[in-house]
Amino acid sequence: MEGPAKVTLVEVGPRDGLQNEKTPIALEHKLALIERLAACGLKVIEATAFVSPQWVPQMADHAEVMRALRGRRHPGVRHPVLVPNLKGLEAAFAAGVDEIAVFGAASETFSRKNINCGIAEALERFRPVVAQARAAGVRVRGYVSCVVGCPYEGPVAPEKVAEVAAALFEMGCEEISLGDTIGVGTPRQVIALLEAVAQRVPLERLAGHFHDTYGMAVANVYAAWRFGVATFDASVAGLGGCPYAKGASGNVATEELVYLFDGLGVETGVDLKALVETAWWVSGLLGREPASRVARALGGSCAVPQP
Ligand SMILES: CC(C)(COP(=O)([O-])OP(=O)([O-])OC[C@H]1O[C@@H](n2cnc3c(N)ncnc32)[C@H](O)[C@@H]1OP(=O)([O-])[O-])[C@@H](O)C(=O)NCCC(=O)NCCSC(=O)C[C@@](C)(O)CC(=O)[O-]
Repeated sequence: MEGPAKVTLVEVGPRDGLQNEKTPIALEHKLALIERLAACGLKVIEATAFVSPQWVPQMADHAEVMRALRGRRHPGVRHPVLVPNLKGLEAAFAAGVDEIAVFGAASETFSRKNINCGIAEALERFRPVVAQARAAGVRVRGYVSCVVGCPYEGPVAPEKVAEVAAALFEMGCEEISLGDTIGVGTPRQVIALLEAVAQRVPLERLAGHFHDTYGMAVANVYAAWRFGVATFDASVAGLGGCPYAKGASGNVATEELVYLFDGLGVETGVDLKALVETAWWVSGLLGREPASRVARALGGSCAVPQP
């Protein structure tokens, strides 16, 4: 086999997917989505973000989401949540989270637009967050955004990404997710990126997080998988986008990755049919068809409501 025989899919739909939606999603629907995703076989489902409700109102119910999930956890399923600072960590602890993710960027301007501070200051903010989480036995993931390009600064050098990824890894993040936030990357750039980052962070600790703005996300996942990456973030129905990255489209759809890996004979543990049903179900809630071609090709029994 050209790449790892088994991959982990990190479902980010309930967070990355819903954070940018104009229609507010009811708490019960968020919980139903998470339950459905767990029933599909996904073992890591990012649930929400402990960020400021002034900045991202769609995640304002973070504590309610986590409290409700505590009572109905699927065995073996982890629910990371985004945490930008100590205030967020305190709230996340109070809600009983089992995993957090800090989120930095390789672009100075994007960092300021997204979390209101530059890269160096962000890393200093994350340091006590990571230390306190680890001391409490909470696993920490680290994101690096804009790993290929930035909506404000243009191309981003792989070495800059490697520097930020290494800083997060050295402070205690167990996994580093490399985010092509605006989906501009192509396989050649992804390989150059991985070559640079893998010199500073072990390959088995890296994850790929690709948005599909230019339709390159599946190709980028395939390239990264062949390079040896075994963890990929994805969003059911291709939901998603960062509110602070104008023009960026959704994440690569989880069902597209399951279709890809099923075809390659690579184990994901995810039931494609159930996932496609979920893609149609959540898209129905949002009043549209799934963005993913796999979901549209396979169809779903949950019809999109007519206007
Ligand atoms: C980081 C801050 C909070 C700084 O925002 P700030 O305004 O600089 O914060 P501050 O410390 O000056 O505090 C201002 C107010 O916010 C409150 N506050 C402060 N912290 C929190 C908190 N944690 N939770 C709730 N409230 C908070 C704080 O209490 C205060 O409230 P006030 O006294 O005015 O009433 C803000 O910029 C923020 O919340 N940003 C989040 C932006 C975001 O969530 N972006 C999307 C996620 S990143 C992404 O999507 C990319 C990714 C990960 O998917 C990968 C990829 O694709 O690249």
